[in-house]
Amino acid sequence: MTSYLRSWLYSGTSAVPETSTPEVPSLNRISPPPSDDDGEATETEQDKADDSPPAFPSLNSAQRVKTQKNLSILTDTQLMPPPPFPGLAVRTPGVPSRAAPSGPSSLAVPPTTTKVPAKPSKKREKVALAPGHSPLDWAALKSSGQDLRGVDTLMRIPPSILKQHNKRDDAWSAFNGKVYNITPYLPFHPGGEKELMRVAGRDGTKLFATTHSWVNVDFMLDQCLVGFLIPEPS
Ligand code: HEM
Repeated sequence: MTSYLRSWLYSGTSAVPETSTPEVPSLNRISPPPSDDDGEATETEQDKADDSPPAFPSLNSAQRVKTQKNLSILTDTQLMPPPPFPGLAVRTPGVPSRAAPSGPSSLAVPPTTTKVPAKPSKKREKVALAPGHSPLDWAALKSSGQDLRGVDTLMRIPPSILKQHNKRDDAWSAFNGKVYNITPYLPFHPGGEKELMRVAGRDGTKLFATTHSWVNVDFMLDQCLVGFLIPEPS
């Protein structure tokens, strides 16, 4: 078989003597030129074991060689932006910058924005009413017929008497000339007991008006009426 191939390949080539062993082209030679790596077999095995994506650009590409030549690690100084204009860097809030020229073309922050912002105002927490103390529950209690006044008859009440009813379990307050027993309403007040207790034992008309003038106190506390505020007798 080999001799047949030889005679077929070299037939008509008189330069090659019959006796000399002609060079048989190996598979390696007629295959595409091998890569610079060690061997094809090893590379195939590595490919099978390694699931990482192929390198791009390929390892021996001209593009990669070119990039690597120019590649250098940037220092912090190179990475950081240039320092700001000194006039802006040293400025103090509320004080216009002296280094930067003041005028329409200036790069300085306008004085209106250099003011120190005011502290955020304290926001009042929403009061969580205990279960069974909603406005509807209050309406139900009012119409239940239960005694919410704590007195037998309506009275004329001077400020000195009103003053004596300033405890949590005995709190009276005057609104628009009428004196109410606010004790039963305390746990129902949407603004909280603490706020309502501020007017216990005194005339709360002013504070009530500044807080929620839209609330109809006469209707809300009609069942708690104990009397009418009169001037202190001399
Ligand atoms: C006995 C008299 C009072 C009655 C009947 C009453 C009634 C009410 C009612 C119905 C509301 C709800 C208003 C709404 O949602 O629009 C409310 C809210 C409030 N009340 Fe009164 N109030 C009284 C006295 C006072 C007093 C003397 C203060 C003291 C500052 C006060 C402080 C507040 C506050 C801060 C709220 C707002 C609650 C919130 O929105 O979370 N109330 N009150």
